[in-house]
Amino acid sequence: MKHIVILISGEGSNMAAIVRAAEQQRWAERFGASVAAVIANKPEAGGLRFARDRGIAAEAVSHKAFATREAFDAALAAAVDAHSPALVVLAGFMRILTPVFVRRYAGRLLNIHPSLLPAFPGLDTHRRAIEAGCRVAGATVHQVTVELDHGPILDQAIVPVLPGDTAEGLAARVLTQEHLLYSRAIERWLHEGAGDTDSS
Ligand SMILES: Nc1nc2c(c(=O)[nH]1)N[C@@H](CN(C=O)c1ccc(C(=O)N[C@@H](CCC(=O)O)C(=O)O)cc1)CN2
Ligand SMILES: NCC(=O)N[C@@H]1O[C@H](COP(=O)([O-])[O-])[C@@H](O)[C@H]1O
Repeated sequence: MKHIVILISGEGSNMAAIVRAAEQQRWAERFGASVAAVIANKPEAGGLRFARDRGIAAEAVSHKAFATREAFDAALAAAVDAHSPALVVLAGFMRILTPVFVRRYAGRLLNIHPSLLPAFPGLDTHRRAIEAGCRVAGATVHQVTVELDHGPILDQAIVPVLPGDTAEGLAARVLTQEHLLYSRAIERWLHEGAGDTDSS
């Protein structure tokens, strides 16, 4: 079975959409893949309860418990590796990862970013897009590289910016599309065989 490990920091709505897609689209039967674990850098992350309620391994590795970013990433990698991942999925994960971590999972580490990269890397993307006068916004699924929000793009979703849009309103509209985009991108990644390293 190809194990998918999902990293979150908060509510994990993208994680939940992926878990539902894996069930509804029969990823286990079609691709030999399943969501093996959900790991959060915040113990209070609401997504942990969602995962536990679905019988998915769920744990927190708090970044605040470590003196350095490198020490946190080493502990995070140990928690991830306990599930022998074929794919590591960042879903609302809000920590910049060190080169050692990124290189460990190179080619099997994905992220969803709430803008149309390369526009607006980093944080606060919707406010920036509105302030820039953008007519469209959206989300990007990309491979994670050492350089932040810069890796090869797998897929994107375009969302109109409406007159009078607030950052919160635009974020909600984009998030709805993220849920469809991420599951579609992961399914294509699995179908194209990039997850062929059997991790059973
Ligand atoms: N090395 C990489 N790490 C991460 C990437 C990446 O492409 N390369 N993607 C991000 C996800 N992300 C945007 O999509 C992102 C997440 C977090 C931050 C950030 O500035 N984090 C701060 C803390 C912010 C907070 O806790 O609220 C930090 O880490 O100091 C920017 C972009 C995931 N990691
Ligand atoms: N830079 C990373 C980033 O901003 N990720 C964003 O966090 C939001 C909450 O996700 P969630 O509901 O899946 O937790 C999502 O919009 C996601 O794109």
